[in-house]
Amino acid sequence: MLRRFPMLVTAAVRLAWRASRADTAVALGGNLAAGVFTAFGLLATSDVLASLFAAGPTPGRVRAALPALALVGAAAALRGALLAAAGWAQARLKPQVERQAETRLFELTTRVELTAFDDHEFHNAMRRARDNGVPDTATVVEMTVSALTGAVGLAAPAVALGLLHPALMPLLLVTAVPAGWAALRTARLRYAAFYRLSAARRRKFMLSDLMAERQPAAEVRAFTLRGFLLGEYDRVAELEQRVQLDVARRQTGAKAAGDLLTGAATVAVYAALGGLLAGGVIPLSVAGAAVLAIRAGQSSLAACVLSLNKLYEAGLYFGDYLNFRALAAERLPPPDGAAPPAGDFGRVTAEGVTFRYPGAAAPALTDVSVTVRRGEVIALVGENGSGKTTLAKLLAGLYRPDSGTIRWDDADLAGLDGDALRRRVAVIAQDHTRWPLTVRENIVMGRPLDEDRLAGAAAAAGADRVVDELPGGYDALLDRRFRGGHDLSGGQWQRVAAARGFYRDAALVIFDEPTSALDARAEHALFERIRRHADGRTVVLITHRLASVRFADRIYVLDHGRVAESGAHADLLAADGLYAELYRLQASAFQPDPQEVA
Ligand SMILES: Nc1ncnc2c1ncn2[C@@H]1O[C@H](COP(=O)(O)OP(=O)(O)OP(=O)(O)O)[C@@H](O)[C@H]1O
Repeated sequence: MLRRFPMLVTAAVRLAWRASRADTAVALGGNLAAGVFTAFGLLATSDVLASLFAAGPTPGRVRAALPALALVGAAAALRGALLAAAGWAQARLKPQVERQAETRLFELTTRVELTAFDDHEFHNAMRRARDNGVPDTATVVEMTVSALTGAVGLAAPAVALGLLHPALMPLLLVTAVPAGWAALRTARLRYAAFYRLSAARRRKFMLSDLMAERQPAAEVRAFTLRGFLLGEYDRVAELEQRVQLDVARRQTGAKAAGDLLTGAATVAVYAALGGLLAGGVIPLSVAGAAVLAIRAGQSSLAACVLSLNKLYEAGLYFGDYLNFRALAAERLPPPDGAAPPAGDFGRVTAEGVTFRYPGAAAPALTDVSVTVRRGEVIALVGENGSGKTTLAKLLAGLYRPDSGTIRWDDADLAGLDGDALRRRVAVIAQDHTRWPLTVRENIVMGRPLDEDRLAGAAAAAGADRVVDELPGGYDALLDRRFRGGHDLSGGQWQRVAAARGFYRDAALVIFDEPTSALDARAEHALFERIRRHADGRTVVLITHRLASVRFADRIYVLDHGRVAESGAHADLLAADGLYAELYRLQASAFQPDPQEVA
């Protein structure tokens, strides 16, 4: 704790300072100043008692105590005002710090290299940082201020006691040790359990989503998955419960031991005070003030220990947040990427590209070379898992090759600024996201709105017919979980996704299985449109509909992550290789059955 404490406090104060300088200054300054008035009030109280316990008639003693009493009152009033101001500033800090922490987290999650999302360690760290780290960031700041307040509240009576008699100060601090130990131990136990359970919790969240979300609801019923899911959920929940009960038992033990020792320490303190008084070391007025100071100190101590407990625990989660930020920072793309070449490029080439997903046993691509020239449509074909999507993502700069190069004209993608590059690429992914936004936002996707271009893109993708049938047209919200929301069929979604590609007006357009859910008429129309779209641009098309890739300028056939063959449709047929085999297989499905014809 001692090792972590300075780092925690520094990071928390820095975060708070960045969120609001004024509120941080008032929260810290107000509490410190209030502590000074606490000590002052206690010393004044000792004077009051000294006047009251002095020899002489009672009215005279009371009169003599009045000036010191006025000082006690003034100190209490000022202390109250300072604490109120500090409390207000502290309350204002909380949402500001939380927002700042969350924004910084999402700035990282949206910038890290895509491969980070294929790494389970990264996911675990992100989940811990997002679900507990972010909310506890504000707690760390709050508890840092509270712990400092408590420490000042403890230091003030300690100093006052020291001024009354040097032997009294250590007495107060003795009572702090057992409570502090118990608080840290309980926090540590809770965090250790949380850490142990974090992977199981993720699984539980995933299962709860599967059982309570709209999207899987139909399949849960269709495949009668209810029993299986509930059983899995129960297994994870059982483990979680067992760990939590164990933690509760051990925490109760630690707290009981702490309380017992605190009680013993308090008895020892009062015994020592009695001894000092009996031995004539301190007068009765000082002993009375000491009792008040010890009580004030103990209540500050209790508050301080409570804050330290929460600070320590929140600090562990906050540590996760800081660790995640460091982890994510390591996965950011190189900062000083050059701008991609101005104007349209003439050629995109991949040379000897090899790429392996993190943790994968074998590379998804091995020594792949392809070339796409401006105005061309190239098609990537091959069996499932042969590496088509991976290659398309590498060409778009979403992944970086482990070896080999990808160039736009002569510029190596590795040296280019990723964001600037991707602004000139449109990727219509096979597993495109069904954004819970309006149709317009789904097509425009953050680009400046141009109604004419929107209408053109929608028409090109056949999404205009979808829009015509929706009550709100382009303003229809595509999410049934919200009031007035709509859902689309698979093919309708695919049209909207394709419209995104046409709207973006990018130099390189990648269509990954753009027609897998389309009806025959729409499929034909879309391939026609894609061919026209290649005019002045570069189009990479991935599809299993081999009849539709005949028009491509060049076809690359991938097999187990390698380019097995390439060339125009006629050449590949003549070569009689994998492409010819796949093509004939598909074509045979359309040969009329002789019996049917008869
Ligand atoms: N995120 C990932 N992490 C690890 N391996 C992956 C990941 N994505 C794909 N792979 C693996 O990489 C290989 C190539 O996958 P890819 O998606 O590029 O194939 P594809 O040719 O597009 O297949 P399909 O025709 O089914 O769309 C496969 O073996 C696949 O299992």
